[in-house]
Amino acid sequence: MTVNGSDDVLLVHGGTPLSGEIRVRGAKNLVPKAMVAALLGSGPSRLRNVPDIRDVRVVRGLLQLHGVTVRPGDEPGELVMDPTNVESANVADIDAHAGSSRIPILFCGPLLHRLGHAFIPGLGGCDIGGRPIDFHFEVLRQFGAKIEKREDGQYLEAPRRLRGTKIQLPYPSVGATEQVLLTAVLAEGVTELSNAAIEPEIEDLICVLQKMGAIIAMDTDRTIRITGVDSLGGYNHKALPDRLEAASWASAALATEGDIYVRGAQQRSMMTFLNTYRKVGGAFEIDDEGIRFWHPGGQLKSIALETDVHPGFQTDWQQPLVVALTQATGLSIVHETVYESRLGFTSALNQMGAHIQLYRECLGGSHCRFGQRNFLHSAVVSGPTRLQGADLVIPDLRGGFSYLIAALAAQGTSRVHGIELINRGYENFMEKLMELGAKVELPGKALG
Ligand SMILES: CC(=O)N[C@H]1[C@@H](OP(=O)(O)OP(=O)(O)OC[C@H]2O[C@@H](n3ccc(=O)[nH]c3=O)[C@H](O)[C@@H]2O)O[C@H](CO)[C@@H](O)[C@@H]1O
Ligand SMILES: C=C(OP(=O)(O)O)C(=O)O
Repeated sequence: MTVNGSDDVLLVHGGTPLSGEIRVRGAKNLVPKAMVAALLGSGPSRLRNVPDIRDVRVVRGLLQLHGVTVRPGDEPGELVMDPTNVESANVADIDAHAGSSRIPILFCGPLLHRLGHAFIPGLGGCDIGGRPIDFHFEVLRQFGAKIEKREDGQYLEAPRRLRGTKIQLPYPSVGATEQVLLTAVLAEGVTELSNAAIEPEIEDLICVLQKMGAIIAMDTDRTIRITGVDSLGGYNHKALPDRLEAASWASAALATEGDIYVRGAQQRSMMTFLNTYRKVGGAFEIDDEGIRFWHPGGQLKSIALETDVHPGFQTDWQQPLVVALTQATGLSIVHETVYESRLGFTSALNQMGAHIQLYRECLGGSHCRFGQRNFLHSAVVSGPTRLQGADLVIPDLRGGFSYLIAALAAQGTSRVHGIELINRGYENFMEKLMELGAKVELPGKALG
């Protein structure tokens, strides 16, 4: 497998505990959306704590294509985005961005407000389920948009100013909630959204929009009320840290019997993860600058785990933690309720020596949308098992990081193919691995 002409394989020599300090910056699931929000402003916006990951580069390219000037700010990780020339942009080559990430769908509202029309190429993102976008188009229609499906994407038009509306989401979708926010802020009148997603990244996006001049109220019952305004200004914002990346490193510390200080990790957005980590037998210590995660010695404990929307256990935490669960004593049960196909990555772990059995039934606490529908969305992990190095092909972002963790915890050498995918959401992961003492090499290249 090759990427950009270079061999996209990492050799991982396992069996060394990861130990040391790394830093996480702004969240992959907030930063690109805050960048899209800059399109709504009449003046420049400043976003700080921006990580150098592929999803950010994709949105940067899309913004520039739409006439937004994007340049680095004064401090490292700062972006300045000026949307003043959006109306006069000549948008060409948008097809080149097809399949790049899930973010292009969030351009709909801002472009409809600014230009009266929008073209959205096919989306990318992780292949962990069907990932339909029906809620997005349904809410845009409710705001008054006309949508036409074309061969290469979706064409949207707003014949007149979009109007606020009352929306009930069938499921608290993160993306659909963001779609509503980014559309309602400049729509005429009030929008009331019920059954909204309330992930910390959504709260941070609301903070960004409020800084721009939006009026948004969040109730405690998943209701968000947005009072549309006539115009918005730019913002100056420091992105919240990436709680998903932080949890990935925490799981790596546990699975490799290591000790990692994650600078930038924050307790508030990780409380559910921290409770679970403690139940498994992982240790952590929180200070003002970050969180130290380590394996305290002795046996890890098996648990029952169910993923859910916030404040439940985030689905993106699931895959890395499952690798640590292969080292816990007894039977752990994992019920994935957010994506129907997010457990496929476990077959490679079984090839490495893990004992993970998948089930179609909803195992654990509740019945979810996927029960009785032929989706292998529950797992029983029996441990502890000794993992052996293997040839692994990365299936998706978190699955890929999980394979790295498994390879690092295993005896012997693994060849991990497709590592370029990890750059989509993990900044400088190769440098971080080496800082933590991992024995990794790119065949034919000297690292470090
Ligand atoms: C870039 C980004 O922020 N990605 C995150 C975002 O993805 P994303 O915003 O795509 O995830 P959603 O919350 O929308 O999806 C949750 C569930 O709703 C379903 N659904 C969603 C939209 C729709 O129109 N129809 C529909 O049926 C999906 O198939 C899925 O089963 O939230 C997910 C859930 O926390 C995270 O795993 C992803 O990391
Ligand atoms: C599923 C994920 O991301 P995306 O929605 O960008 O595919 C993820 O970050 O694990």
